[in-house]
Amino acid sequence: MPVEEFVAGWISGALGLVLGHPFDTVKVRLQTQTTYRGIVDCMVKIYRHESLLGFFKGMSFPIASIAVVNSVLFGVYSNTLLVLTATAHQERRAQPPSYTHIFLAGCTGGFLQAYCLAPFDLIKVRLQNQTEPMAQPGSPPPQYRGPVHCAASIFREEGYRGLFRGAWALMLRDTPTMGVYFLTYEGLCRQYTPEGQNPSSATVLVAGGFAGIASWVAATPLDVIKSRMQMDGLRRRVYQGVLDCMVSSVRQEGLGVFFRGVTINSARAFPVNAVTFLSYEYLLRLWG
Ligand SMILES: CN(C)C(=N)NCCC[C@H](N)C(=O)O
Repeated sequence: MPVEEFVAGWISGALGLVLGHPFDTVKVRLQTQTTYRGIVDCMVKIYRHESLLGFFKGMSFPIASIAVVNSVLFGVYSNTLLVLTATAHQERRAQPPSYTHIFLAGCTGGFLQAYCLAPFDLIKVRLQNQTEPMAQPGSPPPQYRGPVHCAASIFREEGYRGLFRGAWALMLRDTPTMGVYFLTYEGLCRQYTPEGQNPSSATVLVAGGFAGIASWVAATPLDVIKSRMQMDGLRRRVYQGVLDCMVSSVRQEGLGVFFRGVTINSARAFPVNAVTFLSYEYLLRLWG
């Protein structure tokens, strides 16, 4: 099994993650708390109460976990294509796989990465939702002192299954939308690249950016539900399951609830995924 795709996926994911984390914190707050009037209000409040560091809450764990998560996504995607089409990464420009195969490989990568991502994403969301300023002498400590403390507390209070809270919604979010992700990327690259050649850096940046936006627009409704399920159970359980969370969210906040955070998600998605795909392609060509 070729391993370069796993390593390239890890490095490119880490670069994208650092760039996108501040946007991600604003998105999670907007989706799960009702105290903010919009993106700007949320940013100003985070900056005032928690300083610049507030935007980077919960980032250390995803950085560590991206090694697993992104390498699984890109590695499984590429190796599924290898199984489906019998072509390795280097041969795919000359013998392009069909869009159906690309979509199926993307869905497979998304499904498996969701399983690895679930506990890490839960911890990230719980930490991002702590609004206390970081480590101020004399002020009461936040509920979770850091990622390890957060994981240990969830495990102690909610058991092993507690670490997978929201995992169903995450899988439903990621399986089809990762298909959309790779489909958009490949489609745009082919559109703007002469047959048989490698796409230029500009094409990769634009195709990667739009792949990120397309997949996140499609993913936002289930992203909202996923974040709510992950925050559920902190004090008492509110939702019976994914469907119940959807129904009660719509009842209380209308259909617009499914698009909470879509603007910030898209603004984050473009640079993050442009950089992710550019570094991924670059590394594979370097090693190829
Ligand atoms: C849930 N969806 C739609 C996605 N994860 N889409 C792919 C983007 C992956 C990238 N690491 C990012 O965080 O934007």
